[in-house]
Amino acid sequence: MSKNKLKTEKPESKKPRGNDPNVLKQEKEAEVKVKELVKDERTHKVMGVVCLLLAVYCFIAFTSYLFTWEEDQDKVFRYSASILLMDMDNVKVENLLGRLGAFVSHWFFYKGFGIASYLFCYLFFILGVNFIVGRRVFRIWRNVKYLLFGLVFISTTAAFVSSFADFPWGGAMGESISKWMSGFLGRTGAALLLMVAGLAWLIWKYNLDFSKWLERKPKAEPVTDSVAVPESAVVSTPPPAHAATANNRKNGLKEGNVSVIPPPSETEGPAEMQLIERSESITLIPPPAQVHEEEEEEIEEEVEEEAEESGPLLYIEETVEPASRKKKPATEDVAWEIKPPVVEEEDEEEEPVRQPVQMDPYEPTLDLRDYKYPSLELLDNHNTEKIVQDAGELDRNKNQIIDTLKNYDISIQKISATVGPTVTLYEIVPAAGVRISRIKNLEDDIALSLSALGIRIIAPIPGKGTIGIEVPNVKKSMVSLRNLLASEKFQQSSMELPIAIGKKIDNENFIADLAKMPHLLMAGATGQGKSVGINTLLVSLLYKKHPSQLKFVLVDPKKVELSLYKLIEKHFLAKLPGEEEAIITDTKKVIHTLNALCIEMDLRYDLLKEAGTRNIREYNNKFVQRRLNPQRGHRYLPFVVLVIDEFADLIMTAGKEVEMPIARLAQLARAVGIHLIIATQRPSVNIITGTIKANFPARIAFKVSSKIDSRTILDIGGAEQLIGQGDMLVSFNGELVRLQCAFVDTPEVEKVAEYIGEQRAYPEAYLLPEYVDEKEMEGKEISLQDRDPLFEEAARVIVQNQQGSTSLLQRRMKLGYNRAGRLMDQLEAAGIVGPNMGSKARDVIVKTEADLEEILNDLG
Ligand SMILES: Nc1ncnc2c1ncn2[C@@H]1O[C@H](COP(=O)(O)OP(=O)(O)OP(=O)(O)O)[C@@H](O)[C@H]1O
Repeated sequence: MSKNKLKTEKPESKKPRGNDPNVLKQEKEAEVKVKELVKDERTHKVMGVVCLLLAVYCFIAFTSYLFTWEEDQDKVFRYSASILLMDMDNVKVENLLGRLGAFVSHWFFYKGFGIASYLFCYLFFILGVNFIVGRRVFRIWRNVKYLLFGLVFISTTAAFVSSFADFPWGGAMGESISKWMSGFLGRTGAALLLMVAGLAWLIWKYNLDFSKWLERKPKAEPVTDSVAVPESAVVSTPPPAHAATANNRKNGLKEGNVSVIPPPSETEGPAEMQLIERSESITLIPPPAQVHEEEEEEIEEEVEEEAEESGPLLYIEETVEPASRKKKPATEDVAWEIKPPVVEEEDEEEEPVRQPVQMDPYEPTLDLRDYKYPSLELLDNHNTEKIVQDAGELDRNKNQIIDTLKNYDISIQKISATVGPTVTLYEIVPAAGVRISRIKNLEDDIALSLSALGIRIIAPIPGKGTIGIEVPNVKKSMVSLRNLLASEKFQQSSMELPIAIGKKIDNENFIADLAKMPHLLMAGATGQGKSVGINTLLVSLLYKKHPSQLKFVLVDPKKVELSLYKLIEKHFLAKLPGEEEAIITDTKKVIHTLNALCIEMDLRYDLLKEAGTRNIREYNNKFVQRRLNPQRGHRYLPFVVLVIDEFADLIMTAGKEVEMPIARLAQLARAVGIHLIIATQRPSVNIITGTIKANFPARIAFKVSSKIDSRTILDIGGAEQLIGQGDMLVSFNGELVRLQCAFVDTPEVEKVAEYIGEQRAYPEAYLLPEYVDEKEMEGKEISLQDRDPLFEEAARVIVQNQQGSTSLLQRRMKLGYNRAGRLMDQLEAAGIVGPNMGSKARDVIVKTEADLEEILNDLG
C-alpha cells in the first residue's frame, strides 16, 4: 500500500518509506491494537476459560483412559494420528471423550508420563484460575518447577514399581529413565535413589524437623505455640506462613519460635519475606503501598523473580476489596492483611512455621523508591552571596550613637558593630556606673538622632553584659532560601522537621526543628512577608522530607496563597475522603478537616498506646524495626503539618468551632506528630486567644502595626519597629531573636512543586479519617434502610476478625468513635453482632464470610 502511494507521488514529494508518517502511523496503530487486545481483561478471561476447559477435558479423558485403555490402545496404535481424521467414523473408541480423548490420553500416558500426566490438568487449572481472577492466585513459575520435578519423579517411580504391569503407569519417559537407572545402579540402587529424591523433596518442601520426633512432647501441645509468647507476638497467619515457610526452608533456617512477617504485596521495591523473633511483638510490615496500577504487574514480576532467587515470598493484601483498593490509596492508613487461604494451593496443607531470622528494617521511603528530592538548582540565590558593608555608614552610625549618648551623659567604654543582612547591631559596653534602664528609656531619642526607622534597643543583650542597638542598613541584602538550604547546618541536620527560617544579625543561619517547637504562630501586618515566610517553611520541609514521611494539611481562606502546592497533592498533601480539593478554602470544610485531624490524633494515640510508646518517634522506630503488627492497624505514621494561612478570617467566621479543635490539637497533637503553623494578619486578643497562645510557645512576628499587636503575639513590644520585607522577631525557647526571613519567590516555589509533582506519586492524597458532623446525624434512628455507606465494609472487618469491637472499626476504617458506634448499632440491628456488653467486645453472631455475604445480599 505504501509502495503504491509512493509511486503515484511526484518525485519531489518522495520520501523514504520509513519516514512516511502514514505508514508509521498505521503500523503503530496496528501494534497498539494488538497490544491492547493482549492486555484486554476480556482476552485474559477467555484464555482462562479455555485453560479451565482444557484442565477438565484432560481430567475426564485421562480418567476414562484408566478404564478404557485396553480397548482403545490397539485402535490408537493401528491408526496412529489418523485416528483424529474425520472420515474414520467406523472406528469406535471407548474413551468418554471419543477418538480425540483416546488419542490425547494415549499420547500423554503411554508416550509421555503415565500417571504423572494428571499434573497437566493441574497446570491448566492454575493457569485458568490466574487468568480468570486476573491476578496471581497461584505462582506459575514455582508451580512449573514442581510440575517438572513431579513429572520426572512420579513417572519414574511409577514405572519402577510397576515394571511388570501392563498399564503404562510411568509412560515412555518414566520407563526409559527407570530402565536406565536400574541398569546403571541396579534395582536396589535405583530404589534407593528414588527414595532419597522423594525424601529430599519432602524435606525441602516441609522442612521436616526430625528433632521434634525424638522429643517427648506433652500431650496436645500445639506445634506452633510451643513457647509462651505474648499474644501480641504472634501473627497467626496460617495461609501466608506457607510461603514464608518455603522461604525459610530455602534459606536453610531452622524451624523455631518465630512468626511470619509477610512482605509487601504491592510494594514498588522487591519486598522480602520477613520473619521475626517472637520474644518481641511481631510486625507484619505493610507494603510501601501506593503503586500505580499499570506498574503492579511489573512489580509483582520483580518481586516474584526475587522470591525465586532469595526464597518465596508471602503476599499480603489490604483488607479492602480490590475494587475499593483502587479507590483508596494503599497508603499507610490501609490495614494490611494476609491473603485468604486460596493464596497457594500447593501450600495449603502446611503449618505456619516460626523461625528466627534477621530482617532489614522497614523503609518507609520505599513507597516511592525513586523519588528524587528537589535540587538546589531550582531555587534562585537572588544575588545574595555577599552582605554589603558600607564602612562609611558604619562609621557614621557609630559616631552618631556615641554623640547621642554623650548628649544624655552616657559615656561608653567600647562599641562594636555586627553587620547583618538588614540591620547592623551596635554593641555598647557602657562606662562603669551607667544604668541600663537609662539607655532603654532613651530609645526614641536615640532613634530620632540616628534619623533611621526601626531602631531596637536591647538592654542588656541576654547572656552578655552589653547593650545592643539595632540600626537598619541603608542597603539591605536579601537572604535567599537557597543559601540557607545549601548550608551545612541544614544539609547535615538530623532534625525531624527542619525549617530554615532566616539569618540572624550575626549572619548565623537560623534553622529550627518544627517538631520541637512544636507549633508555630505567625503574625504580621499585610505585606510584611508572612506569605513568603510560609513558603520558606514549606519549601524547607520539602527539601528534607520524603513524601512518605510528611503530609501537609493546607488551609488557605484567601484561596491564592497556597494554591501552588496543588501540584504536590498526591505526594505531600492530606485531605478528607471524597474531597476534590486538597487545599481547603471553605470555612465549613476547614471545620471538618480540623475535626478529622482530631480523630487522626486520637487514632494515633490509640496506636501509640497499644504499641507501648510515648511519641511518634518511638512508635515509628518500633515500627521500622518491625516490632508492630499492621494486622492490628499499625502503620508508619508520617508527620502531619497543618498550615493555616489566614487564621483571623476563620475565627471571625467560625469562632469556637475552629478554635476548639485547634486548641485540642495544639495541646495534644505534638506527641503524635501533628504540628500546626498558623498565620494571621490581625494578632488581636480575640483572635489569638489565651488558650491558643498558651499552646503555641514558638511565635514569629513580622512587622505589626502597633505595640499592642506586638505584645499580643510576642508578649513584648518590638515587632512594630521592624522594617518589613521579611524582617522578623522569633520568640522560641524563651529567647527573642531578630532574623531576616529567607526569601523564596513564587516562581521558585512553582518550580519546586512542579519538580515534585512530575514524579511518580501515590494514587491520591493522604486520606484523613472521615468526620461526620454529629449535629447532622443527631436524632437519626437506627434504621437498616438508611445504612451508613461504610456498613458493608464494617461488617466484613468485624466478621473477618471475629471481634465485635468499636475500636477495631475506628482503627481499621479511620472512623470517629461516634460513627463507629453507630455502625455497630446498625450491625446489631442486622443481626451481625450481639448487643453492647459494656466494656467488653460484642459477640460476633455471623461466623463466616459466606454467611455474611448472604445477609448483605438479603439487605440488598
Ligand atoms: N524575606 C524577605 N526578603 C525580602 N523581601 C521580602 C521578604 N518577605 C517579603 N518580602 C517582600 O515583601 C513583599 C510582601 O510579602 P508577602 O507577600 O509575604 O506579604 P504578606 O505579609 O503575606 O502580605 P499579605 O498578608 O497581604 O498576603 C514580597 O513581595 C517581597 O517583595
